[in-house]
Amino acid sequence: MKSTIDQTETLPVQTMGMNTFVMKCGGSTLAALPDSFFEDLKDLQQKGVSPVIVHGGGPAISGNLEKLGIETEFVNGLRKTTEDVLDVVEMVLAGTINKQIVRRILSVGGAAIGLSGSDGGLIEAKPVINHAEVGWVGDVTHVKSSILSGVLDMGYMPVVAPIGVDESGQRYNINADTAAGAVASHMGVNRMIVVTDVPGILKGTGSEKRVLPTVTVQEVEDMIGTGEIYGGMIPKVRAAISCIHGKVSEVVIVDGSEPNVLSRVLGGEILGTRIVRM
Ligand SMILES: Nc1ncnc2c1ncn2[C@@H]1O[C@H](COP(=O)(O)OP(=O)(O)O)[C@@H](O)[C@H]1O
Ligand SMILES: CC(=O)N[C@@H](CCC(=O)OP(=O)(O)O)C(=O)O
Repeated sequence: MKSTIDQTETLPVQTMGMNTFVMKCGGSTLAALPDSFFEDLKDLQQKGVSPVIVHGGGPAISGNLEKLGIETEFVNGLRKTTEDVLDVVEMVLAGTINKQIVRRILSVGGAAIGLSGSDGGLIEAKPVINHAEVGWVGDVTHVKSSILSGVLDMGYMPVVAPIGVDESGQRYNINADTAAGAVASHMGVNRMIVVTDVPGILKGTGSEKRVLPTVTVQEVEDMIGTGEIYGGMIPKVRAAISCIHGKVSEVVIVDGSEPNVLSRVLGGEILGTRIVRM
């Protein structure tokens, strides 16, 4: 039987204008983002730049699970997701956090529409290979980028919660970095900006610690191998690596508390870490 999910999507990958970029915003930094961050987004929108936002919310999910007495555990950076956990993940990501971001954009005069990745079958997913171990965690198989370009055409920035769905209607918990990388690849944007709680990829120890301004895919792989990149940075760089093999030419990892960080990166300032092909 033909999938109902891909009936409306004929183009596998779109190529967006240079003015469209994907921004992934991590749960590590969301609560601390100042109004000026959202004003920067609004200013970009009013200048004709089109941000597509994909957000996380890991700490808020963990906090809610704890309140409910549901145990949570991560396997290689992915949350073990039972049906009970999935209920909380969807409620927090597609409900609380998604709507908070939309309201913060609206409150500074921007225009945003919140979407769960399951709305309209936007993010199509399948179980990850170690499904037996981690439960309902998804890998992205397709993104209906026409939904996102439709929202942009209406003059709104899409704000996407990383929930996936398959043709049977099963929901999936998708790591937000993975979801953002897949959105960037399928939309064919030039650039993805990953906003987090560190100033970029750090190398060295103690007072020798410094931000790497540019790293190649090979250098990132080496740093994972040596353990210099670990924990929550691993899905970020893995998502970066997989999307810069397509149309995306660079992924920039920056600190959300840096003033006007988005417009400065888009303006060409050397800020954070740029992951480039070679
Ligand atoms: N080489 C590295 N440079 C910077 N941060 C790193 C590095 N390796 C691991 N990290 C960790 O990655 C974290 C960011 O990932 P995470 O906490 O998942 O953020 P987010 O919620 O924004 O996705 C940092 O706070 C830091 O602890
Ligand atoms: C499968 C998986 O681990 N999903 C993540 C989704 C949220 C996320 O990725 O949020 P951050 O960007 O804040 O880390 C989770 O359940 O925490």
